[in-house]
Amino acid sequence: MILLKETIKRIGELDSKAMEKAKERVDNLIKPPGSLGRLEEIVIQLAGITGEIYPKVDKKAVIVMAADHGVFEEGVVVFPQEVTEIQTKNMARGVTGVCALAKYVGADVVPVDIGVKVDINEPGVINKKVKYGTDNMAKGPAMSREEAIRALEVGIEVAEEQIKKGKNILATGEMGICNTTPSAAIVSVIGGYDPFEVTGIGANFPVDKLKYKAGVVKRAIEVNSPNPKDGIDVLAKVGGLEIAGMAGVMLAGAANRIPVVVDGFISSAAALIACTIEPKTKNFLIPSHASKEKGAIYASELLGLKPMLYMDMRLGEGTGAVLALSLIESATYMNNEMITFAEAGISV
Ligand SMILES: O=C(O)c1ccc[n+]([C@@H]2O[C@H](COP(=O)([O-])O)[C@@H](O)[C@H]2O)c1
Ligand SMILES: Cc1cc2nc[nH]c2cc1C
Repeated sequence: MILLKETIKRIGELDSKAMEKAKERVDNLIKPPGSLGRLEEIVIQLAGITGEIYPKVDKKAVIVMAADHGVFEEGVVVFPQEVTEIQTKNMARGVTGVCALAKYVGADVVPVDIGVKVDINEPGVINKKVKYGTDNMAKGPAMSREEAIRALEVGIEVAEEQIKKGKNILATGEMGICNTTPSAAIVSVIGGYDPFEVTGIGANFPVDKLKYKAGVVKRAIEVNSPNPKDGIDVLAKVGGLEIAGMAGVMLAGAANRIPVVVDGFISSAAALIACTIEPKTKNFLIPSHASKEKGAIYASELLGLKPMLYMDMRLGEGTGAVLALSLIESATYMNNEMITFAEAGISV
């Protein structure tokens, strides 16, 4: 609890002076002001986060939190639960979707076992297991408040380790069969939405059975009555260990003034938890893609984070966040490489 409390305390405001200076530079680059759109906004946000007029995001890591879910026993997925274990190992072997895209983008993949239901003995997977999967949230709390806090702190620890190693931008990713179910519950509770509106197919659950899946989400909320104003309560009652870990990464990024790129639906649910715990966290988050998962648009709206990529993706793992890393880095190249009107001898 001490680490969590201390981390939250360190989260400050964006550096408005650095943002003003960055905006002035970006506006003076040789282009009609505003014409590089979101790239311009990104540089200004990065300046606010880092306090630098020439921010760098060249040391990239995607932290992939892996965990299992007790609500699996309610029959809300089509894939076997063992996929979590197998894919967690595959993250360290470099052969998953996020590994492929991270290789292209030049980002390290950091897989973390925060709650897979079996032991993962794979070199390269960081063992930070808090619990062998959550309990079935349709019958009671997914985990205790203490476990939720511990999982948040695992995320903080892993992020801080990466920051100590010199990473200047982080992305969140996850692997967890069943995790669209707790994510839908989180979005429903925090946003006050009907579970039927925010429950989607996840990893190809049949559309004609979605009512059943949403009913499980509804039951989990009714059984646990989470307090929407208390992010840790929501996390413990209807969340997941990997969701907690990602929320911890976001809090640590904000505390250390390092940008954190949010992946798809599950990462967005984690962002909602982090921002409920400390609303200032939002300023340090950068959205990536619009996940095709049904509830993703609601989560983005709640967060006030406008996606930058519309690629019809819904894999998770950090795939969309990693793609966005390349765009975010390209924004810093715009800032560093372009000349200004004055340098070109044009007076405007
Ligand atoms: O993040 C997303 O946008 C996303 C949307 C749908 C599915 N997923 C991934 O698929 C798994 C969850 O789907 P499910 O059907 O098992 O709940 C989990 O491992 C996620 O990484 C991820
Ligand atoms: C194969 C597979 C890979 C995944 N990666 C993230 N979620 C996943 C779900 C499945 C089923």
